[in-house]
Amino acid sequence: MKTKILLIGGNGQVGHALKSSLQELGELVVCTRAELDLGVVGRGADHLAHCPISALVSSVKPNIVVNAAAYTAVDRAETETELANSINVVAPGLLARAAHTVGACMVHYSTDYVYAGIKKTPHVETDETQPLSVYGRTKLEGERAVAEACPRHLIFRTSWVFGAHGGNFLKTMLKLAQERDELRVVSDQVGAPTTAALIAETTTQILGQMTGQPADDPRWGVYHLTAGGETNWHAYASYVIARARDAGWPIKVADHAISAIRTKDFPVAATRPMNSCLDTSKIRQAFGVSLPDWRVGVDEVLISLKQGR
Ligand SMILES: NC(=O)C1=CN([C@@H]2O[C@H](COP(=O)(O)OP(=O)(O)OC[C@H]3O[C@@H](n4cnc5c(N)ncnc54)[C@H](OP(=O)(O)O)[C@@H]3O)[C@@H](O)[C@H]2O)C=CC1
Ligand SMILES: Cc1cn([C@H]2C[C@H](O)[C@@H](COP(=O)(O)OP(=O)(O)O[C@H]3O[C@@H](C)C(=O)[C@@H](O)[C@H]3O)O2)c(=O)[nH]c1=O
Ligand SMILES: [Mg+2]
Repeated sequence: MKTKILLIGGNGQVGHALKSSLQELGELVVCTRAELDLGVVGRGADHLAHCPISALVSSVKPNIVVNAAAYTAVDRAETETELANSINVVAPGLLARAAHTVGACMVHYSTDYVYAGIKKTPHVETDETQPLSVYGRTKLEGERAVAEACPRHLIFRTSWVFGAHGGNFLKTMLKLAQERDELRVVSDQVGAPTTAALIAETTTQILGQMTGQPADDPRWGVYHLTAGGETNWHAYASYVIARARDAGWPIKVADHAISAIRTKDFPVAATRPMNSCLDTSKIRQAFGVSLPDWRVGVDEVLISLKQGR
């Protein structure tokens, strides 16, 4: 039987990358916000008989459901709590239930923001979770909803996602570096910037190993999936800007004018973890995937951005 994959959230950073990589597994059906608004279905969740999510999944009858949709506006989530909850908790739970009903496995993504980030070393999957923000809390509750409804699940906690497609910190820094003489960037939050392409390719590689596996395969579960190495937002921005300047971008800001500041000097609505580093031993050992250094991803994305101009 041919593998059929239903991808939800096909226009996001990770969703866009998945559209190319998931093709190699079989027939791909892509769903975007235009076909299914997860903010709306989330609110009407108790009328399961008329649930558009279960209607979609039972008509497509996929072997794999991949959910790349999410509410990712971290600061706005502090006030748009209900919408974040619909998209990040209720909708993934309904999708997982529908996936399980048709016998599909489910892939879902989560975040470093499920941790408080007070630990001094990289987090492992079994560490205590303690989200500091509404976004982080909804992502953690979404993980639980998926795991409960669909035993054959893979939940990938990733961090600091970027790519040529969509909005992200790298693109914000590139824009500001061309417009301003000075930048101020926090240097006391550490983590690993991870490309959407690495997430999509690793997901595809792992699905190749897991799609037909029964529910009692111990490899279903939660994994950290980030690029190798670690940095902080200031060092990351500085690397991006230096590489872009070398590649001929019209950078205005001088290196010495990119100031390292402390979190408390950059006031925002949502609290971020100080330590966002995720240990990736579990995923590398279980599936033999390799996760190159984050700088490799920056170099690749700068090249594709330059080509696209
Ligand atoms: N971005 C990051 O830095 C990180 C992301 N993650 C997680 O990775 C996953 C992918 O994130 P990423 O690709 O960066 O996210 P994006 O914000 O780039 O994309 C999210 C997608 O969700 C869709 N979406 C949002 N609201 C709705 C809605 N009401 N109905 C239907 N679709 C909706 C968006 O649609 P539209 O295109 O129409 O807006 C968009 O395509 C998410 O689970 C996220 O939590 C984890 C760690 C870091
Ligand atoms: C724009 C800007 C941000 N910052 C800081 C704010 C913040 O601490 C840090 C990153 O800012 P952002 O708002 O881009 O990052 P943020 O939206 O918090 O990114 C997060 O998104 C969600 C979806 C995730 O799951 C996380 O893994 C993470 O990638 O940089 C500066 O210091 N200077 C600046 O000029
Ligand atoms: Mg953001």
